[in-house]
Amino acid sequence: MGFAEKSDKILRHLPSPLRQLLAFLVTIFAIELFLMALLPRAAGSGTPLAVSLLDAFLLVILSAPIIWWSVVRPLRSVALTASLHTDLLLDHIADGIISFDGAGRLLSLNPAAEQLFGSGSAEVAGRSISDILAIRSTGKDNPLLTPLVCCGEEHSRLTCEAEGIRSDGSRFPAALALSRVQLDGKWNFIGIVRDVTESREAGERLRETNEKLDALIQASPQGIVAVDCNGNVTLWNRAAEEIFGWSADEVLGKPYPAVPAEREAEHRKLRELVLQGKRVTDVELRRRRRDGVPIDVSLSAAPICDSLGTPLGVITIISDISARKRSEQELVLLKRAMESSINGITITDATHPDNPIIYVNPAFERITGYGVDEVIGKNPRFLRGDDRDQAELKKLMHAFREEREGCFVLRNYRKDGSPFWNELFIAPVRDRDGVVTNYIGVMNDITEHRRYEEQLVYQATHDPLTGLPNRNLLQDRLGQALALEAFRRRNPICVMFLDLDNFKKVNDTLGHTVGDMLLKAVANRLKNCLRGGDTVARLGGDEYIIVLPNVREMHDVITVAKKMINVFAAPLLLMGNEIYVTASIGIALFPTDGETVDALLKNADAAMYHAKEQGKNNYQFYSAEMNTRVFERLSLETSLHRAVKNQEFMLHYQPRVDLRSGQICGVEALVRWNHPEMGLVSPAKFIPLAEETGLIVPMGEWVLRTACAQNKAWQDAGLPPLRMAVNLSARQFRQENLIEMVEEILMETGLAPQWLELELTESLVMQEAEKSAAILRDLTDRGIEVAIDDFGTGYSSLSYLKRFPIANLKIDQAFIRDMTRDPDDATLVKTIITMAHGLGMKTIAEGVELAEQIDFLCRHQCEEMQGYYFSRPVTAEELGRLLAEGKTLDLSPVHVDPRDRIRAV
Ligand SMILES: Nc1nc2c(ncn2[C@@H]2O[C@@H]3COP(=O)(O)O[C@H]4[C@@H](O)[C@H](n5cnc6c(=O)[nH]c(N)nc65)O[C@@H]4COP(=O)(O)O[C@H]3[C@H]2O)c(=O)[nH]1
Repeated sequence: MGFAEKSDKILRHLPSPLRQLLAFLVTIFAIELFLMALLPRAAGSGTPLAVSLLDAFLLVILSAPIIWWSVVRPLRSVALTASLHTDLLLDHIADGIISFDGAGRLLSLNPAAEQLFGSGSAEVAGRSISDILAIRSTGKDNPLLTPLVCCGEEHSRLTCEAEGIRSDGSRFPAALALSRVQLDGKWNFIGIVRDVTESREAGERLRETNEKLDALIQASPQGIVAVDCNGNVTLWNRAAEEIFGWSADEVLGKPYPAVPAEREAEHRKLRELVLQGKRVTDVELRRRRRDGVPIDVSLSAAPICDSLGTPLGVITIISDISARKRSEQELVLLKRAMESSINGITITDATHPDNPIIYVNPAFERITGYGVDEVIGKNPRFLRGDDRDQAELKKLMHAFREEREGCFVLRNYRKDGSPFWNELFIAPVRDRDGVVTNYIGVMNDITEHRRYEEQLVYQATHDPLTGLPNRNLLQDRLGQALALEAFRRRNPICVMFLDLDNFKKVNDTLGHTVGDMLLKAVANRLKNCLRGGDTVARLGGDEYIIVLPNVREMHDVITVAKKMINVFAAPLLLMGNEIYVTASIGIALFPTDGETVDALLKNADAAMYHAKEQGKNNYQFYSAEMNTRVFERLSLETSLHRAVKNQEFMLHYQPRVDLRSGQICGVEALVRWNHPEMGLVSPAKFIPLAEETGLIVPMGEWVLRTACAQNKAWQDAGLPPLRMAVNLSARQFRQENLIEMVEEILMETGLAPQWLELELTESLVMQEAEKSAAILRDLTDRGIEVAIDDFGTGYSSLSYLKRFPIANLKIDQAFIRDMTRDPDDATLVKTIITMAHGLGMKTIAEGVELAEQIDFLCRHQCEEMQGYYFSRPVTAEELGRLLAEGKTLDLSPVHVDPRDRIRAV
């Protein structure tokens, strides 16, 4: 045991207070000795130096254990404890710790290092550091190891990347921290080695993640911008470059450039809010581009914080919504436009089968009277009510079917039921695929417009004074009449030019007011005497034009002209004045007097002047021939009136012969007019005039009475009884009291009804067929026979013919005349005979003049004939003679097949 250990042992057993007292005393003693040894020499005292040295020696001997115990030992204890702790630490530390000397020889490895390298500390002690570590240079001349190994002063601590080499030769990436320490005057090295395989992989993953993130950020269609707490840009992706126009290089590290000056404060405030943790989502802000153009952006922002939550900056995602904003603004504008439009607008949903309304504007409500709520969901067809029969509706439907736009004028109805004219424009709206999704309808209430238009048209086409059509409308109507009637059917059209004879005098003497009143009164009178299709127009002044389209007979024209003249017969009472006016009328007829509007007006005007020349107050035709005819007709009419009064008529009788026996079986009464100057006038000339004037009624009654009386007279004279055929004209047939009149005459004359036959033309009975059938039934019910005259010239409905109680068909002489030459006529006659027989009727051939005609008729079993071949119409006396003589038709030359003759008999 050394001195130190022994001293330690002794002192360890002393009580602690004593040890402390002893240490105190030794210390005091040492101080004293020191002072004694040094002070005398310094002060020059007499204490010998030897004594002092002895004292000092004793002191050292005595104080040594004390100093050991109280100073060195505690210090040594601290060092040992530290060493112990270091060992423990090294044993348990997770990092590998290696030590090697200045020559690179390994000294020790802690357990973690042993595990890392797969070698025990003892195994590797003394081996080269390079056996377990390949240190990568961090500089150009391996600046790591060289200075450390050479113990230079440049580096005392270094960190570097290294590669660990395990005992099995495998390697792992390592991080190495080297420290240089001096032990026992020698430089040693302590290295902390960490296997960085995991952290390196984590780093790699992090790097990959960062790369992806960066790619994502750059590829984002939205601008991604980050700023630090001071507002300097730290991230600026490509979309941000496109949105704002600045490149990343221009803005990184600089303040965010896109904030307009007037919005800086707002921007700062927003950034602060975000830094305080507030999240900002889809805030719409105004920013500016690099070229100064303002843009609208939608922005979402969030703070960027470190792991401790300390804010480092703000990241924002930015979308350029300028286009959307513009669209929104456009939509607002469009909506505003639709709402302020004076036209009603509807939008319907074409994807729905019923195409219901999804929008109407206020104008729609105003025009129709329906509120939005009443129409949404309904198809707009409710506006047309039950009024479906509109040509434009069909066109609208067509447009819908073809999915195209179109404009239509429809009759629609408001909520209160009042109609309005709707000028409707529809347009389909298509989606990207071209499918119609909606229809837009723009309605325009053109009721007023139409009224105004009509008013305008009326004013442009009518005489403001009289309200009659003016020259424009006249020309239009006459032009239409010419085009439609004249060129299509070639029916005559009459144009009358009427001029007042004494209007100027009235105007000059009674003034313009009375003159105007006169013109109006004349207009009214003229209108009242015309039919619906006729036109009366005023050309100006006292000139009026009358147009009669579709004139059937000349008599109509004369009737109207006469009516016009008569219109002025009664005086006009105007402002207390009784005014007499007369008119002169000129008449032009299409096509004889002209084929154009101008020609007809011009010629009617000329005719009117002619009427003036003829002494006014009369009418004149443009053509001289027409005037002559009219004159003749007029005089004939006058004579006819007189003839009826003076009994100037007489009857001739034409016998009818039975073709089977050749005997006279009947007669037809044919009227003759024995005119005092003209002699015998043909019925073909005066019957139509008598019909037009109505004189046919008294004349026809005379004929019937005379014929019946004559027949009865023959019978009474003992002549063989005959059937008397009497012609009935249309007017007679339609006369109300026809049946009574016939009955009365039969009674009066005493003739049995079966000896009377009434002849009616085919066209006459076919008009108003039902009524005709009833009259015919009334007649036949009374035993009177009915024959159809001139059969084949008119249009017969066979079904009616079958139902009419007709006894005889008289085949028109036009067919008889040509039947032996014209095969068509022959066929017709044969057919008529066959048909009549089929219907249970007899046939009578009219106008038979030739033996061969008799031959033909007999061969085809026609029952009776009438014609010059046997006898012309003759007087009553002559016919009486024929009957008395028993004149018969010689049928001997007739070449009838004996079989037919047998059949006929
Ligand atoms: N060429 C030719 N003609 C022949 C022949 N046989 C007879 N006629 C004529 O043919 C006409 C036959 O009379 P209608 O068809 O009834 O046609 C009659 C009839 O429609 C009408 N008519 C005659 N008398 C009267 C009457 O008293 N009352 C009415 N309402 N009409 C009458 O006047 C028409 C003409 O009478 P009419 O001049 O007497 O002419 C008669 C007669 O003279 C012939 O072989 N050859």
